[in-house]
Amino acid sequence: MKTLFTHIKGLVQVREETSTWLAGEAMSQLPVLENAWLLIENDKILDYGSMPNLPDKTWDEQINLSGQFVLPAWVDSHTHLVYAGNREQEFIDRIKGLTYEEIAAKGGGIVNSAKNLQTTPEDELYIQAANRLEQVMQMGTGAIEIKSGYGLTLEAELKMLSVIKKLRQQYDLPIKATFLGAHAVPPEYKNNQKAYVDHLINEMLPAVAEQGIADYVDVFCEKNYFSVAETERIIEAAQQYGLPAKIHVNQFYAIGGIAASVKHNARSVDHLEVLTDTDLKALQHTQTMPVALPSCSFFIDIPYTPARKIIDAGLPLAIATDYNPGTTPNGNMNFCLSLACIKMKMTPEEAINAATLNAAYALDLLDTHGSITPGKQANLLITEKIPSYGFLPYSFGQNHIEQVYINGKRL
Ligand SMILES: N=CN[C@@H](CCC(=O)O)C(=O)O
Ligand SMILES: [Zn+2]
Repeated sequence: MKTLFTHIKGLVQVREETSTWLAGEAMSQLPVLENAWLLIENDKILDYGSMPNLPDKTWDEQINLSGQFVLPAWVDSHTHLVYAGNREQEFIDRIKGLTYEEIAAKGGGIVNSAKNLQTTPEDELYIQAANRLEQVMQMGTGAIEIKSGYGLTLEAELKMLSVIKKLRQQYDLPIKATFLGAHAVPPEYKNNQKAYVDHLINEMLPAVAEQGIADYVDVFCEKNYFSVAETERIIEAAQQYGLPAKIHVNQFYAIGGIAASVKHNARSVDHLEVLTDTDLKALQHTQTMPVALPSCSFFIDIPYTPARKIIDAGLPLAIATDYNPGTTPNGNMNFCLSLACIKMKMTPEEAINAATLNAAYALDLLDTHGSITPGKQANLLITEKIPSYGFLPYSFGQNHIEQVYINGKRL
C-alpha cells in the first residue's frame, strides 16, 4: 500500500542521514522542504521531494495537504504514564503553599501513588494507562518511554512493567520500558534504606531482567531519595543485565548525580532544573543526552532547565513531558514545545529538534524515528492549515494537530 501526500506546505525535519544527535549550534538548523510531496509504503517512509518534481505515477491513495505541515511524530522520552488514580489533593496543598518536598515529607508524593497502585488490579491499571496513551498519541506522540516506580515492591513493580508490556503488544508505536524501583524508599524500609537498595539489586533487578520486560534502569538521584553512591551501585548492577541507565538528576539539588551517570555512560540524564558549571562540564564529550522536562517546572513551579546554558555550551538537549500524577499530570508534547520556547528561550527550530531527533537518540530510536528520512517508520503528525511550523509553539495550549500516522496507519 503506497500513500502519497501532496502539496505539503512544509515537510519539516527532512534529513537523508541521522547518525547522531544535534548539539549546540546544529540544534538551530531545522531542514524544511516547502511545497513538498511525501510517499510512504506500508509502515515506512519511501521518498519525498518538491511538487515540481512529483513523479508522474498513480498511487493507492493520494492525499492533498495544501496549507498543512508534516513533521515526524513527537518522541516522548520520559514518562510515568502507568499510574493509579491521581494526586489532586497535593495540587490543592501546593496552592496553599506547601512545596513538593514538604508534601513528600508528610507522606504524600511517590509513596502515596505507590500505596494506591499496589491495591489497583492490573486490568484496571491497564485501562487507565491505555486511555492516557491514546490521548497523547492523538496529540502527536509517536514513540514513548514509560517508567515503573510506583510499585516499590517486587510484585507491584512487575505489575507495572507487565502493563507496559501489554501496551506495547496492543499499540503500534515504540514503547520503551524503564525499571525505576529506586523512585522512593518505601515506608517499610524508612529506617533501613540500604536494605531496600540491597533488595532492589539482589531480588528486583534479577526478576525484571529474567522476564526481559525493561529496556533501561532509572534512579531518582536526589537529596532525601537516593544518594550518588546508591545510584552508582544500581547503575552498575543493571549493567550486568545489559540495561543502560536513564537517570532522574538535579531536580532540586545538584549532588553530583550527573558526573556519576555520565561516568557509567547513561543514555540520558533527565530534569537538570538545577545545573552547576561542574555539571555542565561533566556533560561535555559524553554520549549522554540531557533531557529537560518543562511541564514539570510549570506545574510544581520550580526553575526551568537552563536550556540556553546547555545549548550555548555546545551540548545537545531533548525535551519530554514527564507525564505523572505528582509533578506533571499532562502528556502533551505540544505544550512542552511552547514552554521550551517561552520559558527556556529555545527557538522553535531548537524545540522541534529537541522533541524529535534528540528525543529519538535518548530512546535509542535514531535509526527508525525522529526525522523524515527514507527507510524510517512512517510515524508522522500532520497539522491543520497553519501559517508556519513556529505557530505550533507560539499558539500555546491549542491543538493544531489534525492527523497522526503510526507505522503508516492513520489513527
Ligand atoms: N522526581 C521524580 N519523579 C517524578 C515525580 C514523581 C511523583 O511525584 O509522583 C518526576 O520526574 O517529576
Ligand atoms: Zn520523571
